[in-house]
Amino acid sequence: MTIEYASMQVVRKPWGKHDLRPWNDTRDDGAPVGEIWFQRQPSSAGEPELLLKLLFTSQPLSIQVHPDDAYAHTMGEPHGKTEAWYILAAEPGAAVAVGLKRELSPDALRAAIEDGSIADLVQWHPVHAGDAVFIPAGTIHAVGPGLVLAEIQQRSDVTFRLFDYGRKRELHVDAGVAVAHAGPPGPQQAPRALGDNRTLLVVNPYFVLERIALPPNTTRVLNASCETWFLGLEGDATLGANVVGIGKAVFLDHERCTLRSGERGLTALCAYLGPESHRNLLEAPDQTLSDSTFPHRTARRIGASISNSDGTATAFPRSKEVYS
Ligand SMILES: O=P(O)(O)OC[C@H]1O[C@](O)(CO)[C@@H](O)[C@@H]1O
Repeated sequence: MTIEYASMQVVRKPWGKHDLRPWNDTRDDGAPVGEIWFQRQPSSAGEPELLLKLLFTSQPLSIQVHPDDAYAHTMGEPHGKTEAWYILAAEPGAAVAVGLKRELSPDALRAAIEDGSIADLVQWHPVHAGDAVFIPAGTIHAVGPGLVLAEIQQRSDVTFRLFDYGRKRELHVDAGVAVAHAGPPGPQQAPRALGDNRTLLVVNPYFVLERIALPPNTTRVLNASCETWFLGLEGDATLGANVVGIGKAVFLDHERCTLRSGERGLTALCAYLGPESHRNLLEAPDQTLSDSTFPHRTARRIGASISNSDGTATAFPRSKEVYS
């Protein structure tokens, strides 16, 4: 049984931003921050299968594609990279690209990469806060400027860049052409209400992504029967002994604990292993839970320390930094 605050790893990117507020208060050191990776505490055993990130864009990401499991295995990688995005903030006109406008042969795709026309061949779609976008491995995609999004993905850092808008980073054309389904994408999944507090956003063999919305001062029981990531978006809540506010994430595994929203209610994302949504993810409070599972009376806000489920405090780790 595991419940712990996620630590945060800062990843600097040329397309990132300097001011990440209100999602994160990482200080600007001159190089823009593109991503915040939520990780298990360094002392924790085991690496989760899913990776939760925040992305901050001031320029477009590369036009890119990710391998599926089969191709990843040929590279000695354990997982492919199917991913989904949830838009947290979008400047007017901000857009993401999913798939191509028309089917291209491998040779035509290669030619479009070489002459840059791929930038006009991808299908750009305007997005707004609250939209979810599913990107199965093999889909050519990109993220435009002016966005903050949460990404849940198979744990992989393999990106084949096809086009990078003149930036000097490495491209991976051969591998990208080999794994790309170079054509129009499949249909996106429509959000579906699962009772009063849950909306199913994306479901696939690898992960399920849900939005959870609780009115103020509402108590539920969260049944995290497998690896589960919980990310605060608006308002706040206590989850077990942990206070979850905007941009803060908790990792759970085989854990059943109390979720209680604060005075402003709570909107959160919850992502867990696929292939299907869990019917009993959120339940009405169970009277058999002891008082110690209602720690909202004593829980503290995340700041310089982490409140552990046993009530002790641990110094909050400094963010690790990566440049790529
Ligand atoms: O190669 P770029 O442009 O830095 O983009 C890589 C990023 O794009 C994403 O795949 C999102 O599409 C991230 O998971 C990844 O870190």
